[in-house]
Amino acid sequence: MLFTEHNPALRTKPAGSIEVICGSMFSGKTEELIRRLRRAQIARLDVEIFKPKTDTRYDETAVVSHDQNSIHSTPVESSSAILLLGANSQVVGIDEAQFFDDELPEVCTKLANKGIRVIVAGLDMDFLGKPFGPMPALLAIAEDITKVHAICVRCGNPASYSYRTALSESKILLGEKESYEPRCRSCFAEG
Ligand SMILES: Nc1ncnc2c1ncn2[C@@H]1O[C@H](COP(=O)(O)OP(=O)(O)O)[C@@H](O)[C@H]1O
Ligand SMILES: Cc1cn([C@H]2C[C@H](O)[C@@H](COP(=O)(O)O)O2)c(=O)[nH]c1=O
Ligand SMILES: [Zn+2]
Repeated sequence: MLFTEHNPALRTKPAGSIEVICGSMFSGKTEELIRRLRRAQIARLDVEIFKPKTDTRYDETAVVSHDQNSIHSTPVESSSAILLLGANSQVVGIDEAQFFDDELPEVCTKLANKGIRVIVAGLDMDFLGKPFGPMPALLAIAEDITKVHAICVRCGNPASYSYRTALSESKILLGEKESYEPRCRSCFAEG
């Protein structure tokens, strides 16, 4: 009997999968997402990249890192649009996943089941340290999870939390260094 796991040449189906890149703000999620997507483009794979329409922080269309590294993307209003627009590609990238609706995990599952490599980046926790939007469900169904860390601006230890310095209490508040700082557990708890 021939086992395809030992002989990749015999595999006929593309292996779809879900990868999640998570962590605090400034931890390098977008950079890591862009790195993986660029490599897929170099491999001449058909790549589609999406972000929520509401995320206009650096650019209307591009996915942009805090260091101004960028890649073209399609802003969409809901996760159902990702299913429609991404279904014929080989690799789908999604940034700022925490802002999407609760259907995003189901959308990613459908795409992965079609053989598509789905790479999702997002904040695992909000400014209160609570799980953010569809991220916990995405982490549960992912084949591969990468948790990246920023540097705590208070003490220099690895940071997993996004501390909000702005006064707003609303869950969604777009911003960067003027409103947030990455902190380690202990500095986050000090408030
Ligand atoms: N406190 C910090 N810790 C780590 N990186 C920081 C910090 N402040 C600024 N940066 C910059 O942010 C970059 C990461 O940006 P980005 O990939 O957009 O992060 P994320 O998407 O996780 O918010 C780092 O490469 C670094 O240059
Ligand atoms: C913690 C937290 C963050 N946000 C916003 C702030 C930024 O616009 C994005 C995160 O971007 P990054 O690429 O991870 O730096 O999310 C928010 O709206 N609510 C929060 O609690
Ligand atoms: Zn600290």
